[in-house]
Amino acid sequence: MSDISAPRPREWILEPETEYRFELDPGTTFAIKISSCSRAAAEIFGAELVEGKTYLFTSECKAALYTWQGCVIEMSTASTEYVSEETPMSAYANVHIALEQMRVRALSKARGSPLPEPEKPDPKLSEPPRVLILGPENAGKTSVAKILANYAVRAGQGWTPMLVNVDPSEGGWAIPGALSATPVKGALPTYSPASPLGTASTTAPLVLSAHGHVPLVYWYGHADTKRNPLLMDRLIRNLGENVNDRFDLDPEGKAAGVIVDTPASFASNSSPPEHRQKLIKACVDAFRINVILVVGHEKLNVEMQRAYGSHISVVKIPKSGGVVELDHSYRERIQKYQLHTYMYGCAVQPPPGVTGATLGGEALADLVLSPSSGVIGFGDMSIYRIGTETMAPSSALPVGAARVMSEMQPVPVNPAMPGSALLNSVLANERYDEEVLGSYSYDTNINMREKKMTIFIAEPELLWQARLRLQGSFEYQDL
Ligand SMILES: Nc1ncnc2c1ncn2[C@@H]1O[C@H](COP(=O)(O)OP(=O)(O)OP(=O)(O)O)[C@@H](O)[C@H]1O
Repeated sequence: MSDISAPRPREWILEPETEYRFELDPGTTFAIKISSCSRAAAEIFGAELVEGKTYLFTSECKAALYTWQGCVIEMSTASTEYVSEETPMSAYANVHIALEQMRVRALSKARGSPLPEPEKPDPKLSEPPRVLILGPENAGKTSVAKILANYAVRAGQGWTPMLVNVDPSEGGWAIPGALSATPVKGALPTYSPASPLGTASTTAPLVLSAHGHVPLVYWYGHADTKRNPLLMDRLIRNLGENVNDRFDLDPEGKAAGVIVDTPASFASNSSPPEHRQKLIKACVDAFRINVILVVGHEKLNVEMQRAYGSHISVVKIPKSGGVVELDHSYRERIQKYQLHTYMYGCAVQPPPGVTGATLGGEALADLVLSPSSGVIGFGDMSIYRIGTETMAPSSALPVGAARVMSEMQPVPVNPAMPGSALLNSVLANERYDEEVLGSYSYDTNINMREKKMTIFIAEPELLWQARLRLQGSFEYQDL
């Protein structure tokens, strides 16, 4: 922040153990620089900020900069901002320390080294931490997941905890509708809700991106877990199998453990109890969960204690007063930003006078992408939907009635039929031999006369190569 013709940045002094919370309006960009700090730098959801570097935030980002030791920050103008002295960071740090002890013991055990013996040895304590984070809407679950993953990475032990996102409304490293997992090797930055877990190979080209993750992604296709709980269940279990297979080959990664971020519907009374209990059970089984963290919800904590307390540590942790209540229209805008970012990357104009700033640690020019497009004949690909559009869940059928079509059945979608709802539809593309993993496109034009449609896709090689495409319920039109 050094241009003399630009407005002077403001400077605030943050006392130790306080946090500066900020929210951005649509279309605004915000910059922060740590101008001086004591021993430990400031952090955003556990990711350290380096003194003297300028960080940008965009796309209606809402976040908090926390400091353990105190610091001075320079910043441009945010739409909403305040400093809070009341934060749950000490409680979160204590959780991190307990998980760290489990990691150290698990690694010693895997290497056959002697374990540091506690007074009462508990075999559960030498298991790697496999953590499920549950809580209602706007509890701060994703922020807690990021803090715990970032603290593990920062511990200096070379941990690469597996972070799993089974919240299909959020998008993780891909787009909304996806479930994903990746070993976290570097800090997960917060700069835009369009990339809530930082950059991935899909949001920036790996050759350019310094911190890109390479996630494993499955396509569920809807924002709401109630839409097809059976498919959710299957995908969670598939993701778990893949994670466990990887752990079999990587004992050090296994010792670092798993952190699973879940959607609010797992905790919400608006979901039928049997659905959410089944999906929680799917996570517990798939990721062999041994710690459940319940963020600020007494009733859910008691429910989890009763269901799992005998063999899993269930811990209630406080909700941060800084978590912002995100309404439906904000969530819809974020889903649009995510789809746009997936296709076009993130083009950001820094505030006046701000130079040399980075977005989540990446140079601004490296984050701009350009999708390919092509016209494809209806006969050159097959499009499916899983289950039907209007299907009630099996539990809602009359007693004794059997469903004619399974919620898991692929239903062919004929682009030539009116009502296929393919125009502007987001499609997942086959990647490896009928496996649909983390590649997405959308169609912008359907020519019924010539039986062709125009598809925009991030990975050009899959434009014609992918013979199979899956439709969900997301639509996208250029912003
Ligand atoms: N301490 C804080 N100060 C300011 N903003 C925060 C703080 N903690 C979280 N937020 C913001 O509040 C919003 C909601 O937080 P988060 O996504 O972690 O909650 P969640 O429980 O995962 O949400 P969901 O309802 O989607 O499951 C996010 O924009 C996040 O960046």
